[in-house]
Amino acid sequence: MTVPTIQTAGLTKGYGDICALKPLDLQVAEGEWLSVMGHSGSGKSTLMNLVGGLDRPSGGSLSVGGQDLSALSEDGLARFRREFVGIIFQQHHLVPYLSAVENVMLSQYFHSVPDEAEARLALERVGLGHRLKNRPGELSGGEQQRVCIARAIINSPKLLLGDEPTGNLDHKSTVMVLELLKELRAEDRFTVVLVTHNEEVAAWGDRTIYLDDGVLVREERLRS
Ligand SMILES: Nc1ncnc2c1ncn2[C@@H]1O[C@H](COP(=O)(O)OP(=O)(O)OP(=O)(O)O)[C@@H](O)[C@H]1O
Repeated sequence: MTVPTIQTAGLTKGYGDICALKPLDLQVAEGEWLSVMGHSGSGKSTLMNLVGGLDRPSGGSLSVGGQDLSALSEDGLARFRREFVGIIFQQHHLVPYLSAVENVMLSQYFHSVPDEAEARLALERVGLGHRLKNRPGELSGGEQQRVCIARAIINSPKLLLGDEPTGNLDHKSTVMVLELLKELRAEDRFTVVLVTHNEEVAAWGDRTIYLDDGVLVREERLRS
């Protein structure tokens, strides 16, 4: 049996009086695609932020890629995010006055050294080789999200996180983005954790977990 990429035991997160995540035991296998569903405020983003090293647990244990995240210093956590994690959000957060290739190079700057050839290659992989010099405002919503995917995979992450990555897209662009993620995962073998409100989007995963008021209340395996 392979070692799980994500392993939590009694993981909790509180914000003041609010208990956003109640003791959670979860294992996500290497290369698995986990969908996370639940009502607004159920703790989905909280869980994603914890496994991505964007926030720290209040209690319990959390190991990602064999690293105990609660034991890492701020620098260690920043390194973990840089080297291990790629993130795609609902809002694309692209810099409006930079071209697609410059936006990807900007993210390279934050984790290593900008390399235009590498940035071009990442954009070619997401089918945007012909839109390298266009600015976000000149791209469709689906194309902007593909730039974000190029940006997220540029450091060859082992874990790809998506917080409603298709939330702003129409059905056709949603399918294109999910198809692309599926292809990239088949090639690069990263683990996916994708937060969504949409059952159809969740169904692209291997397993769905349902959160309710910070508690994992149900889980459904769709494929092994
Ligand atoms: N930084 C924060 N400070 C205080 N409370 C927070 C913070 N982040 C989240 N919460 C609270 O924690 C709970 C869980 O929030 P979370 O964002 O994880 O829910 P969610 O399931 O992702 O919701 P949505 O689908 O609306 O994005 C909510 O009650 C929220 O108000």
